[in-house]
Amino acid sequence: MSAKVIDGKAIAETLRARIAIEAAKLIKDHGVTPGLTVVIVGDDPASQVYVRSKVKQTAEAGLNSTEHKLPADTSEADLLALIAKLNADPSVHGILVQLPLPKQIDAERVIQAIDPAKDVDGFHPINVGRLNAGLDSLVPCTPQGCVLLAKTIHPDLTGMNAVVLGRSNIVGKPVAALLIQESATVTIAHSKTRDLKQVCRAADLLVVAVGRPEMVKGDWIKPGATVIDVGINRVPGAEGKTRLVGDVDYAEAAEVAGAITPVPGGVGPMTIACLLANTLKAAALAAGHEPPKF
Ligand SMILES: NC(=O)C1=CN([C@@H]2O[C@H](COP(=O)(O)OP(=O)(O)OC[C@H]3O[C@@H](n4cnc5c(N)ncnc54)[C@H](OP(=O)(O)O)[C@@H]3O)[C@@H](O)[C@H]2O)C=CC1
Ligand SMILES: Nc1nc(=O)c2c([nH]1)NC[C@@H]1CN(c3ccc(C(=O)N[C@@H](CCC(=O)O)C(=O)O)cc3)C=[N+]21
Repeated sequence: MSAKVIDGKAIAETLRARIAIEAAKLIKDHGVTPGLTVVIVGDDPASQVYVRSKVKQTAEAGLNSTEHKLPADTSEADLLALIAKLNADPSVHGILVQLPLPKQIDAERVIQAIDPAKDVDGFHPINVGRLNAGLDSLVPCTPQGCVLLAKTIHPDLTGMNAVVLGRSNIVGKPVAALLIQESATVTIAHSKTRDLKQVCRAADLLVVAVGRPEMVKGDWIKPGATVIDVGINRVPGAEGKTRLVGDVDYAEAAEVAGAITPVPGGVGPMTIACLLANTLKAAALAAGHEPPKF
């Protein structure tokens, strides 16, 4: 069997086009242009590439975007001062501080300093709590993208056996929270899980976010299952170049799964599209308007 490829790149493009329409409405009807600010500390080349594509896609959707590049040795106090300034700036509706941060900065303290209404990453404890309580919130982008992709195959996830491999605060846990919200039956697996392969094999929907290149093999997957691969791993490729692979062994998995997301071109592009959606939502709410639903 050969799995259906879930084209995250195309699905994200469609989503961005809808966001552009809604952003134009907000600008025309209410005079509000959604504004996203990305803060990046240090000069990690991978982060730079990623931030550049975020800034480009933000502009293409008609949103304002600004970027703050701070040196790698920036103090926590200086970063907190910048965040206080952005919190107070009415033209800034979304603030994203690129992670990971250099060692001298406590990421948790930085996340907690962001106004929850501008926390387009959905990492602030207020938004985490609201998501888990089933209240409206700004939802983390990558998990939102995972669920949107799963729903292109299964519009109704009710009662499905979903397994989330990984329990990080930025991916695994919020994916699980969203899937519970969708009435799936959710198992969260991690590095201490026993019989990991058997746990994964029970999944009708398998979401993998472990950060281990190609860890999930073909025989970990139930035939016909839907596989969402969140992993973004740069590994050595041909001729001294690097290539991007997921946390799932794609060649093997595609033989067994019913549907699968590729890397690149799967969850990654959806993350950025959902970031734009969150910025639009934050801007609409700040202006006292009903945010569009995507
Ligand atoms: N596409 C996108 O937009 C994004 C992609 N990513 C990618 O997703 C992946 C995961 O990211 P993130 O959640 O931040 O990673 P973390 O390293 O924070 O979390 C990894 C999780 O996987 C679990 N894990 C690690 N090794 C194993 C193992 N051998 N067996 C079982 N479980 C294991 C860990 O378990 P334990 O808790 O027990 O240690 C942990 O819960 C990475 O490849 C990252 O690059 C991340 C963010 C966005
Ligand atoms: N505060 C914060 N929020 C984040 O959401 C966040 C972060 N920090 N730090 C880093 C991770 C990683 N991440 C990605 C998003 C998109 C792609 C993406 O678009 N990837 C393309 C390929 C890109 C390439 O070729 O390198 C794809 O998968 O097709 C990748 C990775 C968001 N993250």
